[in-house]
Amino acid sequence: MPRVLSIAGTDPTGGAGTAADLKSITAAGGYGMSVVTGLVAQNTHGVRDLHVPPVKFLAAQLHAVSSDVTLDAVKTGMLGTAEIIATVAVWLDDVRPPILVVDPVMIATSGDRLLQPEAEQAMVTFCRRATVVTPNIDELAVLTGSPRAATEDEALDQAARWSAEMGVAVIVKTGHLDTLTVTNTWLSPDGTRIAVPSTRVDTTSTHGTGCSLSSALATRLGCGDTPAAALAWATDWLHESISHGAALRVGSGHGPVDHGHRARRLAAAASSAPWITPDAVPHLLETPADLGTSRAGNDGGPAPAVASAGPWTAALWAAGEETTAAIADSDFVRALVDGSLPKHAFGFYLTQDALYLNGYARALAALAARSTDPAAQVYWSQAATGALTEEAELHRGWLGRNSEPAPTPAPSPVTAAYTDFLLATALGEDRAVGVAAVLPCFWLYAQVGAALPAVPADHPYAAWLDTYRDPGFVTATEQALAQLESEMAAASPAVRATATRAYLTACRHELEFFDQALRIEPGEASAVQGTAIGTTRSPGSTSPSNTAAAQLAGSTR
Ligand SMILES: Nc1ncnc2c1ncn2[C@@H]1O[C@H](COP(=O)(O)OP(=O)(O)O)[C@@H](O)[C@H]1O
Ligand SMILES: Cc1ncc(COP(=O)(O)O)c(N)n1
Repeated sequence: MPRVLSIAGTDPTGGAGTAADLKSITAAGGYGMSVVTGLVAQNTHGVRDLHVPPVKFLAAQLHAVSSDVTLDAVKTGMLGTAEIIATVAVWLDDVRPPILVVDPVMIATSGDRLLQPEAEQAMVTFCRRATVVTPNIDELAVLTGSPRAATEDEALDQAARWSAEMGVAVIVKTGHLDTLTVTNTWLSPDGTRIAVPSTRVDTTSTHGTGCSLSSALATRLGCGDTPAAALAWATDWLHESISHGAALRVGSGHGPVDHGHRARRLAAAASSAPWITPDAVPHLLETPADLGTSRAGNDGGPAPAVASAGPWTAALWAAGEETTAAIADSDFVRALVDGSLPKHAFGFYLTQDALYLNGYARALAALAARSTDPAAQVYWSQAATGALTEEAELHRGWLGRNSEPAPTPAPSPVTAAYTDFLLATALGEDRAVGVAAVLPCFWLYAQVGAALPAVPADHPYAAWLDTYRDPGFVTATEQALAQLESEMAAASPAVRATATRAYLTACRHELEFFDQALRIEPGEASAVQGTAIGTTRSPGSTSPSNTAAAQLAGSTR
């Protein structure tokens, strides 16, 4: 765990400065420490007063830390005066931490000065010590002695010249430009560039974003991440933090970001609480009404996009509607739709989808083997074939864009749990239970597809979103629903109860399957898939759909 020191000013509302730094270092996986340069009476509206203790006291703080603690990374924020800059510089030249991220804080979001104008030149010289400098667009202009860049290209030109001249890496951040995409580009003095784009969040909760980015970056670099991995991690985490900042309801000006959102999301995902409580489904189901869901899905919850096939499937929909709503509302679906889903997460999702389809095909084939009704035999066999065709299509069209032979990808715990559950249920339980288990993949997927808005052609996932819109998939889902309706009607009350549990369990597996892509780190994702993933299909691939049943449509209509 890297030991990371922030040298910065304070913000009593906790959004910027030392408070933001410590929260960010913790979030990024480091042990955070804090040396205070100045006390700032500020809130989400702006700075009211500033108190700078004598630099002798600053030096005392710095030495108290470095005489006791080995530092793996240091980040500097508000330095305020030329005297402070000189004091920190002397200390740095003595201690020489392996990583130094300099956020050359000059003017707050509110427009208040946090660096005396006469200290600007001292800040420029100070930057020579940095591993990387993280100016915003206005600070870049001051550092490089140029007019404020109006475009990303202008900012990149300014930074490239400055980086080569100074011999330090610099990150160009386009947060302050009027662009739809906010890109963080790491420029090295040798001219190499690493660009990490993210979608712009429409929010006023951007207080302390610069502090947070630089602290997270210092921490990830201190962990040993490459610049590319560290920047990807920090940008991605900050995007989530900014997206959920407004919900904190802190202050009425430029509010802070939610530094802890990712950690809370991951902690919730790691809960081992059972998905289905013992009293959720009665042991015997004589009638659909015994499920206690007589409202049949039209009582506030989302109505099914593909209508239920009768009273049993209507009652099941109502029983599972909380999970169905959670999928529609999931961060994964939202990020896929607004285009902010990181590429590594999308690639991971596709790889797992291909693995899933293979397991799903085997479960469908098991249902075919266990069916005696000729129409059901044909239906499940074709569904199995459809899933295998889709798996092949994923490999050929989406996953096969790299000419390097890819190592066999490994199923994630979530994918393995889902496919193992489907196979065990389809093979080992009554047939009705197996049919109930495979239904959510049809029904909930169709539900997501029906709710998708139209996206512009230049949307990063436009081609993939199109795969959800296949009308044939609706037909296949209707047939799966008809199968389950008749299986439930014919089953015993005890088997119906087991089938209901299987349906609810599979609904929950669907939610986990979608959400798992947001639980993978960029480095972990590439280790799993070992191949470059396209966001568009390769030429030569024709099928527009990704799921088992979509292929089925053509053959069953
Ligand atoms: N509206 C936004 N949407 C998405 N990301 C943002 C937004 N505003 C800031 N960021 C992220 O925060 C980082 C720092 O923001 P920026 O405004 O450039 O810095 P500063 O706080 O130093 O002025 C950006 O590089 C970007 O990653
Ligand atoms: C102590 C301190 N350091 C840095 C900032 C800049 O943060 P922002 O530009 O997001 O207001 C700030 N407001 N206060």
